[in-house]
Amino acid sequence: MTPDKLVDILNTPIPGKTRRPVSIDVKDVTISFKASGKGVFTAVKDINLSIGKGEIVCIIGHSGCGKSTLMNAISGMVKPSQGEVIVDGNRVTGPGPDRGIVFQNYSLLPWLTVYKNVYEAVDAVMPGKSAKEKAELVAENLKMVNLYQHKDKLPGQLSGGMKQRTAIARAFAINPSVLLLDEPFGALDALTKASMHIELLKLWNLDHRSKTIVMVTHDIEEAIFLSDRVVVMSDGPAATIREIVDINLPRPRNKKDIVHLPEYMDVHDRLLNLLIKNFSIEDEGVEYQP
Ligand SMILES: Nc1ncnc2c1ncn2[C@@H]1O[C@H](COP(=O)(O)OP(=O)(O)OP(=O)(O)O)[C@@H](O)[C@H]1O
Repeated sequence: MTPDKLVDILNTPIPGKTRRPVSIDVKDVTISFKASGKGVFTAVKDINLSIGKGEIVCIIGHSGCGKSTLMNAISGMVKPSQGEVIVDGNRVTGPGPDRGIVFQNYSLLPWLTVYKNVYEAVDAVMPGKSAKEKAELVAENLKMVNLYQHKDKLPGQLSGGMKQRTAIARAFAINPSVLLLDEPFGALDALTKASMHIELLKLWNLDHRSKTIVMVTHDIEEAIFLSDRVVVMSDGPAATIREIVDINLPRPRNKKDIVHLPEYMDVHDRLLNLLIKNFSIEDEGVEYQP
């Protein structure tokens, strides 16, 4: 074998594997909950997933298959019944400031203003910073999500999208090495969603793409636009990883342009086929009845 051939082989990514230093290692994780009657309900089973430092990975799958459960195990909010999760070399035993989380249900403190919701998180994670530095950080992140003019409102006075943007500003402000996003843009309109994608990628670029981002989404286009890899889960109970799809589209990606690339169409097709069983309805013989 020629040296050139060997270099080619070494540079070829192995599907489902990563060549970067490992950031998140989910090892043989099974998560079961107490069922309402007797016994247990196993949500996810034997999950193995290695995510490289600075990788963006999206998790997709049908509703109820266990995406949030898996995310909660990485965040430390749920303890695996079997197996373990390692983040940056440390076994996860609970939530920590190294992992910023945005949930689908906002999780803002209702008695604190938008500003205070972000400030309190920054204060807790960065006690060494001066009050001025913390205030600047909060202002910068609220401006990023276009909420600075609403900073004195309470969560109860915000729309769903505004609440979600506050939660996003809070997660970005604490600048964690791992960002865990559970359907963070689900409540946003298409235009705001598109601008949040750009902000997310800007944040990632700002740190020389060293921040690891794991995101749950139902949106195939969003997953392709953002990800290095898309993890497709099988249906539950006892859901596993069905397939990991590599997204080998060049970066920076332009939303308008990438959709015309053959690689985009291939990967979109692959994900649709993995997720959707019926692409049309059988309507033969059905007649219109006024
Ligand atoms: N604390 C819990 N106790 C009992 N069952 C739970 C608990 N949390 C999750 N489950 C169950 O585990 C399964 C997976 O739930 P999970 O929320 O992880 O799904 P999901 O894929 O994130 O769903 P969605 O896309 O609808 O948000 C579901 O059947 C759910 O009812």
